[in-house]
Amino acid sequence: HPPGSWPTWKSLEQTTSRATFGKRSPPLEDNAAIEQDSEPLNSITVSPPSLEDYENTPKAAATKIISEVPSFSLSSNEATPVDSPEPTAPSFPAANSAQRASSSSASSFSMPPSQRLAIQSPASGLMPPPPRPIATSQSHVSTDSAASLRIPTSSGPLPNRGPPIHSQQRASGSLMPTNGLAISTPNSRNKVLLKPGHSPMDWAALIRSPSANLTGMPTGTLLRVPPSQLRTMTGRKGKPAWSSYLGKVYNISPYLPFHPGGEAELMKAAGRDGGKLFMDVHPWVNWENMLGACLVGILVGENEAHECEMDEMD
Ligand code: HEM
Repeated sequence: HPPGSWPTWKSLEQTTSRATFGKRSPPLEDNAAIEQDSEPLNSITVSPPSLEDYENTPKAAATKIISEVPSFSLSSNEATPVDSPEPTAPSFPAANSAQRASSSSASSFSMPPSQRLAIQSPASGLMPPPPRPIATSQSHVSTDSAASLRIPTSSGPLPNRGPPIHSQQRASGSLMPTNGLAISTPNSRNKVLLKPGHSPMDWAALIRSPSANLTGMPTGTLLRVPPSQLRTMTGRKGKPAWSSYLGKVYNISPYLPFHPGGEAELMKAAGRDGGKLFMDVHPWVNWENMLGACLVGILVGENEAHECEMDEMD
């Protein structure tokens, strides 16, 4: 084609044919190169390679056998490559650490060639990620940092988790698992099942009620109670049950069906001083708060026994 003119369709077709048969074709702009090709473009014949061609094709052959892959012996104590001249003593950084991989002296010390290649790849320029921790049953609690976050479950109850260890609530079963063990285990503190409407909450509501008369006496009346009188208030033979505590006398009759330890236990304190029994069982219980509304008087000597108005003593 003359310079500056478009190639004809036929020349383009020929050029494409030449490219199809494996020879690099000159760029289309290089029209001179195409025209200077002495071989007639239309006469190219292509025949499939014969068997002889295949046999004459030179075969690739290994010219050098690389035998640098380290070998290990499981039967001996040697953990280093057999042909490694380096000593086996441990060194820092560790053989598979990222520090060693990033250093130029990583060379060949006890690291398999495949691993060496992967770590030293210059493509990323990044350090390889640290090895994943091996998940074992104890690995999550074996480190000091993990131990600082661990919930102490073996050395006692958790703080602020429910009532005290000896509390009636803890022994009531409502917070205990309802498995056979919890049910069959006897309550070591002899807690009883209270009747409906006689829970501690019901008692708390009752003592706050202004209309409730829990002393069994006219409102505002306090008595001087001699020991002889206290002894007669046993809760039997139509008499109320009184008990003294720290010099004060209480009518414990209304509390009997509310007592978590049962009426029988509470009745042991009837007609006498209940301080020692009380403190032996549950010193954490606040008697005065719970039975304040049941106060009937003060315990006095036998010679001082007479009924009087006690308003001025409050
Ligand atoms: C008269 C005043 C008393 C009051 C206000 C009182 C109050 C209580 C309270 C609130 C509980 C539940 C304790 C808890 O949940 O931790 C309880 C339980 C109990 N009480 Fe009393 N009590 C009194 C006297 C007595 C006496 C004199 C005895 C024994 C002779 C006794 C024996 C028990 C027993 C065995 C339990 C069950 C175990 C327990 O839950 O701690 N109580 N009492």
